[in-house]
Amino acid sequence: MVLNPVISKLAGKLVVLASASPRRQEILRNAGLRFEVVPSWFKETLDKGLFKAPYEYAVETAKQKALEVARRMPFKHLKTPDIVIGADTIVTVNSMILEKPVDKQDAYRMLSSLSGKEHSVFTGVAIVLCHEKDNQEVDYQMIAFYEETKVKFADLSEDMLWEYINSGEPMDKAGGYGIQALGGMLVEYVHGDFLNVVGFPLNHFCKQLDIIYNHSSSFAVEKKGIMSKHNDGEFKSQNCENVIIQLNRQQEGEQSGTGTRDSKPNKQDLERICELMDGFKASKALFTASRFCVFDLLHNKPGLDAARVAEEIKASVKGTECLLEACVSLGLSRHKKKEESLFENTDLATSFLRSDAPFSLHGYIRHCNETLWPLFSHLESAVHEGVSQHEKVKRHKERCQDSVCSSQELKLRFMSGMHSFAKVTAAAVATAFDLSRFKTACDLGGCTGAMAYEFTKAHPGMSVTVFDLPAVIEMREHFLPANSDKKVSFVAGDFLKEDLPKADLYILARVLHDLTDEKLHILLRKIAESASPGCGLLLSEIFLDDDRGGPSRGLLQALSLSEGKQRSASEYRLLLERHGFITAHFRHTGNLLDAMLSVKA
Ligand SMILES: Cc1cn([C@@H]2O[C@H](COP(=O)(O)OP(=O)(O)OP(=O)(O)O)[C@@H](O)[C@H]2O)c(=O)[nH]c1=O
Repeated sequence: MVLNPVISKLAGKLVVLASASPRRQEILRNAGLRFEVVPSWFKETLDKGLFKAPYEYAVETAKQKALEVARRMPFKHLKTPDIVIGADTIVTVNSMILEKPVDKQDAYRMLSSLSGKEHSVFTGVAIVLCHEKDNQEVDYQMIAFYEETKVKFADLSEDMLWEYINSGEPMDKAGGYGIQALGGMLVEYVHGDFLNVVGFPLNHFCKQLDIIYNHSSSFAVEKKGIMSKHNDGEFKSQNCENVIIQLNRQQEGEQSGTGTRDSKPNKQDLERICELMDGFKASKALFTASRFCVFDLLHNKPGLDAARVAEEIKASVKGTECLLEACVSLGLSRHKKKEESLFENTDLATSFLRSDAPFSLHGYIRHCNETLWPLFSHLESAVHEGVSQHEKVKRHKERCQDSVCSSQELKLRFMSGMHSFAKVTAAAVATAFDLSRFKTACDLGGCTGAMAYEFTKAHPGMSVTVFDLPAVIEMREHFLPANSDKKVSFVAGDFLKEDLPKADLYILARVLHDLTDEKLHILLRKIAESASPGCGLLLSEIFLDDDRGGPSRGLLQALSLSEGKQRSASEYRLLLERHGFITAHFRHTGNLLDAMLSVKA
């Protein structure tokens, strides 16, 4: 006997679970479902930057997993399933998507980012209904949805973290934990469906089956009818609000108002284009609110109305009101509950936009506004001439500004941008690999030392020397107090001209992409001369895909046309090999920078 009558509707059908997860198999088996397991070969490599929200990434991955199996089976297994079920579970914290850790350090990075915090677990589920036609072609119909569960972790001590990691449990689980086993001990509370955390939202799944088989007259599950035109398996629409996705374009148009391809523009396509057209407006609204320190103000005095904010930031009430409302629409501010005219920060602003937040991007946002924005406003000239517009922008500023910033101020501003970016990325880079065998490191162009401090924190046996230009080293105390960690020291010098400090590991974070080929080779040659065999070189950059198709963050960065260029991991690997460094590991960290570890042969 099965409790849920919809599960019994599947009796006699060839149901396939496109998942290798033993937890998913167990959950569905316990529910009385009979199915075959055909793990998906789809690689979980979709560009996360392309998705507006994390759940969209999970839903799309689930769709691709299920679809890959649905398409493969008729050829490789010589049978067509009736239903293929795919799923993907992710953990999200601080706007980062955590999947399965690749090694212990990765698990450490994930679990320490969850310690003491509430996070969300999303499972995206895709159900593909396959209809074999008389001519043996197959029509596919897709239903996709997601479920969110909130989980709060207790504060985890280092000992606890490592004991848990060494148990081996984290390795095949999203976010690096299994709530159903030892990981349950780390959890303070769960809001929502527990099984969703374990890997499959059974209740929501049954509700969807109920809609498909019992309630939806419009939802054709027969072979004939609405699916007849669609045998390409190409799924255009994606409504992630737990809704059925219909593949029939005509019906899609009639039901959701999105229109057919020929008669009206597709809604999703239109939204995407608008997003691109308006992207600069959103950026500038963020920059302006940050420049006026609106997020600091709303953090210190939550619940101000537009007039009070205007008074505090010395701006017009009308302008401030427009800015605050735009910030609300962008998810940076919100209206206070039941008091529509009062504003407060969202969690996103609290985490990243306050100037004193541990992961504040305030300094980097100022750098974007004051340095990158003017460069991008000359993009036509940059593309036309193929050179950086720095000089043009500088001259323009000198002509237009009443007060020209001192070079000291400009340097401080630049350092503040680099410092804030490094603080957000440092932990991910520092924990990307097991670096325990390196006792001394040298962070070349390490600026304020933000990265170096994170390395000594993550690797207690390591000391780091930050090597940067004298002017930078002189000003570093504006950011981090001297002697805040005795294992970090600073040496002033020019890495293109002077001898480099001896170290077991050289760190190059966001340095190479900015150098001309000539300078890059000078630097790599100097590192190779200083490094003994077995020494490491940790490179951290945005690595382009091999086909240079993404990620767009890297390709957009290239548009500022500095002296350097953006490269793929393979291109960097070859460059390093020329200087005797053999690449051992490469990681997409899930943060703003990726990492590659090479070793001197
Ligand atoms: C948070 C959490 C996750 N998991 C497991 O994490 C994997 C996620 O990875 P996935 O990519 O969604 O699936 P997979 O295991 O690679 O399988 P596949 O469907 O073949 O991609 C799944 O296993 C889940 O159970 C647990 O067992 N317990 C938990 O508390």
